[in-house]
Amino acid sequence: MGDLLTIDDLSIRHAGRPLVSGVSLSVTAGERLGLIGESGSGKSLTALAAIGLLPEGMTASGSVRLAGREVIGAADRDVVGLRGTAVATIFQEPLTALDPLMRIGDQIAEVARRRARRDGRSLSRAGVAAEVTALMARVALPDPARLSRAYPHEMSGGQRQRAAIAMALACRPRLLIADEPTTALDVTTQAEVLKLLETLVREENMGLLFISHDLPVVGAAVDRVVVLRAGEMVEEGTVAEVFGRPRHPYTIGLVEAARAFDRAIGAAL
Ligand SMILES: Nc1ncnc2c1ncn2[C@@H]1O[C@H](COP(=O)(O)OP(=O)(O)OP(=O)(O)O)[C@@H](O)[C@H]1O
Repeated sequence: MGDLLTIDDLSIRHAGRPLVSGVSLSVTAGERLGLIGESGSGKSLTALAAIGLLPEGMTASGSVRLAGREVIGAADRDVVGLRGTAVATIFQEPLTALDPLMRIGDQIAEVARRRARRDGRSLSRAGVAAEVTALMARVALPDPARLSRAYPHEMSGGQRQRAAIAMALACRPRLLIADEPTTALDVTTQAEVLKLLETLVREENMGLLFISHDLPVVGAAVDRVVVLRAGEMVEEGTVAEVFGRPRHPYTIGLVEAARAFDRAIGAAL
């Protein structure tokens, strides 16, 4: 009841090759779910299937329900309306979401205007400006009046990711899908962006599907995790269960590798 996203027995194939097999998960309001696994394990494809944006030539079977609507087999025009309303996405590299030739404030304003139109709300020029300032403040971008006039290349990596998050929030989504959102950031900025996501999800009662190969990052960002290996689910549970008492040999290996890394860092400091 009330799932924002329900994936049931999802399989994805390309040129006869299975890439994802039998994945099932769900995200409800206020819930933060992590999807973890090594590179190539099918995390991003699962997320793309969730928003009906699989690459050309791939076929999906099973069921993906986004805001209660079936995505697999749906006409593109039916899914387009869900993207940017029911769900918004942020990616590892914020530059992919940002137009290099447009001031950041104008980009956030465009999303806010589009969302208002879809809701049938009329937004005056002053109303749009106020919403942009509020969104920039919400993601803790400093000096919104000045920074809203900046182009993406004039901002730091952390500021760009905050701007991309502000654009996602301008959609007023019920579900946020974040695919490796902190991987390109330095460790301090990474921690700040994770904290920001945690606060936003809690305060807006959004659902979060958080994708990462980095266990400590996932542990800090979510409540429950699903572990993928070679396109298959090998384990799921709360962070405490899966990281504290991993059962599958693959997860045991992942957790042990993360611990060994921590020990090496500790020894070096
Ligand atoms: N456009 C594509 N055409 C063919 N195969 C693809 C395509 N995109 C991904 N794959 C294959 O699908 C599998 C899953 O890829 P996916 O991008 O979901 O992995 P991932 O877990 O997100 O990895 P990473 O952490 O490196 O992003 C991989 O074997 C990959 O080679």
